[in-house]
Amino acid sequence: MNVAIIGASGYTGLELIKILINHPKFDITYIANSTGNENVQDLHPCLKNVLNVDVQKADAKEVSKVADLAFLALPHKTSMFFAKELLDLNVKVVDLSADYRLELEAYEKHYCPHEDKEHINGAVYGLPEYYKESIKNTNLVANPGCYPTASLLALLPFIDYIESGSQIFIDAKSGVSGAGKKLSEASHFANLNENIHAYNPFKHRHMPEIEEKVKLLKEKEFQINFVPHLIPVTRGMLVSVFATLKEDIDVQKVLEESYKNSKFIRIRENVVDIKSTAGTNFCDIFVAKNGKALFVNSSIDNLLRGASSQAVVNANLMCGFEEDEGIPKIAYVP
Ligand SMILES: NC(=O)C1=CN([C@@H]2O[C@H](COP(=O)(O)OP(=O)(O)OC[C@H]3O[C@@H](n4cnc5c(N)ncnc54)[C@H](OP(=O)(O)O)[C@@H]3O)[C@@H](O)[C@H]2O)C=CC1
Ligand SMILES: CC(=O)N[C@@H](CCC(=O)OP(=O)(O)O)C(=O)O
Repeated sequence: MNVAIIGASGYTGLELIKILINHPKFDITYIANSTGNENVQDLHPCLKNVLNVDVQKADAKEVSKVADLAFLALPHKTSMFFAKELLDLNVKVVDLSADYRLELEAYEKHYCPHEDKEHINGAVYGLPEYYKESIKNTNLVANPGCYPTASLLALLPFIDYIESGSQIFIDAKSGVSGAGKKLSEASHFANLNENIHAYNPFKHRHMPEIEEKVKLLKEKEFQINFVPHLIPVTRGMLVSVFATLKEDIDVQKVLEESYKNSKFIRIRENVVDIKSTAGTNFCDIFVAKNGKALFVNSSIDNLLRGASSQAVVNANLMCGFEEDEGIPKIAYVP
């Protein structure tokens, strides 16, 4: 199956290249950014003696000549312009941006006017543990954000057991690669090193994404109180969910039952950490309770489970392959 990577010069674009170079069923036939006219080794020197291909200036018609599926590792708002063209040219799309994740009204409230209203209703949310059959039967997957991935995988098994109308709190911590390759005050070493801080408390655009998926999947509405933090590491994401149970239940059994067939969920006996998932598509989850107080702890690699490896799992399913074909499983430990 021939695939294209548009946005190859970014962090998730490089992660896609690393996975797809070794994938048994996918061949990279097109790599692009916004300018082209250079070799991929100029964009990513780590690929010298590994991959020697020219980077194109992204063009949907050219993609349709050489690829069956395209990964869009582009900023929001940019993605939907390419997705619209590619879908009309019968190219399957896995979009890593937020452009197709939300229902139209929510998207336009939190982002901008949508430029591809024709396709947004046909998009499938790319969280395989909950949408696997729909992913297999669509041409457009909206890959979840990293925070929503780690938060929803921790929270969803317990939604039916949480007190109606009670508050749910999510404390999330992300490495700085979550912000992408662009330089910013927040990602400046002197500000980031030996430091940690919250940002956009109760205002982050991932809060509606988490709330919407809880409502769509569980037909229940909860106010999600989401507070992200930036931590002084390159990659990694740790999420802590706090909620109130209706009654004292066997939380370990609920978690094990929810994910008994999930290849990329590891239920841990102790609290989770970010090094054990870095470099892999795994989501590690730990749960504890104190009477009716619930604590669920999850860890992912924001660039992999939070983006690129989850995107390739979705592409595997869209193309009829085993979900774990060519997917990284060995952590960068120590
Ligand atoms: N970083 C993370 O942990 C996660 C990121 N995401 C999402 O994935 C997407 C990519 O993220 P990330 O890799 O971090 O972002 P980066 O900012 O690192 O990379 C974005 C890429 O998009 C390319 N690009 C921008 N505009 C165009 C254009 N018009 N035509 C072609 N290429 C273009 C840029 O290439 P150039 O400038 O060279 O032209 C750059 O390579 C974003 O939507 C992000 O929100 C989702 C989950 C996790
Ligand atoms: C550390 C950091 O800045 N993280 C990004 C999340 C990036 C991401 O995964 O979300 P999208 O795909 O929705 O952009 C942020 O908080 O906006």
